[in-house]
Amino acid sequence: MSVTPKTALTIAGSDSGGGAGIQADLRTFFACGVHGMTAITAVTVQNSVGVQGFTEIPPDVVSAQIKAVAGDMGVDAAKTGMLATAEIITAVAKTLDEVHIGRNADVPFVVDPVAASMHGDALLREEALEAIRTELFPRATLVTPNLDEVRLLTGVEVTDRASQRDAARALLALGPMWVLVKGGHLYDDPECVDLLSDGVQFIELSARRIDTPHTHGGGDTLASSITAFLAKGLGVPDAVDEGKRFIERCVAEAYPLGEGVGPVSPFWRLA
Ligand SMILES: Nc1ncnc2c1ncn2[C@@H]1O[C@H](COP(=O)(O)OP(=O)(O)OP(=O)(O)O)[C@@H](O)[C@H]1O
Ligand SMILES: Cc1ncc(CO)c(N)n1
Repeated sequence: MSVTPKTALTIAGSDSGGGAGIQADLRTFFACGVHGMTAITAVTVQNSVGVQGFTEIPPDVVSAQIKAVAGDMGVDAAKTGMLATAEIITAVAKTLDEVHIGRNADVPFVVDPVAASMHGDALLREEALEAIRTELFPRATLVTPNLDEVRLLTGVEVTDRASQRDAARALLALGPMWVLVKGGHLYDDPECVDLLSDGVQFIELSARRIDTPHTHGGGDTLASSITAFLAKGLGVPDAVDEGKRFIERCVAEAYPLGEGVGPVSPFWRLA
């Protein structure tokens, strides 16, 4: 007899190059064995070299996508990626309350506060940072900023493990239940250490730093794998631990594609 898998919803932008955004989330959900659903917020024109531009989807269309799947199919866990504008963030926050997704509704909600592509191209309008802080963070089960996003959101400059802790505390003050301060950008560290905290526990998740330039979609793949493991019923520390082991293999198997930065790969999980 067929078995219906758990479901995960990503609210994010499309990457025409297939390495990040919605495309990375869907293939990660598939590789992790959950049924993926999408609310598309923006369509980027993007390849391995950079983001050439993007068009936002009207906020009411973003909301309608969330309501359509939540009302009919049910959502076991959700995540956000690129949200582009403050108007979209406000619409997402309001709609998640209506469909009972988020920390107060027992449906885990992961916020990956995407501000720019790894090439440094903006994916979020500057004025939208405040909406991420005030409207999304208080609803989040877990937030997963990289070090640039930590600086933009809190002003904390992370240079080592001690300042990673300061950043975790500053992010927790904005209201999420858990924070994962990703250490992928501490390039001098031979280990990639991500710090997970709920303010009581401080858990360092460590992996060897793989020598590769091809890490496109790494942040999205980590956050969507954690979302998939949450959808399957794991608690936050276990889901993040599984996600960290998942992304380490995906970076190890990343492949060159195009002239620039190639994508991380979840194909190993399907072999
Ligand atoms: N070279 C590497 N080897 C192993 N793990 C890595 C490497 N680079 C990044 N990671 C891990 O990949 C995950 C994504 O981290 P990172 O800090 O690069 O996020 P990001 O900047 O949001 O990603 P993106 O590249 O998608 O913008 C983290 O778990 C990080 O530790
Ligand atoms: C659409 C999209 N979302 C997220 C990222 C960040 O990796 C990206 N480059 N593109």
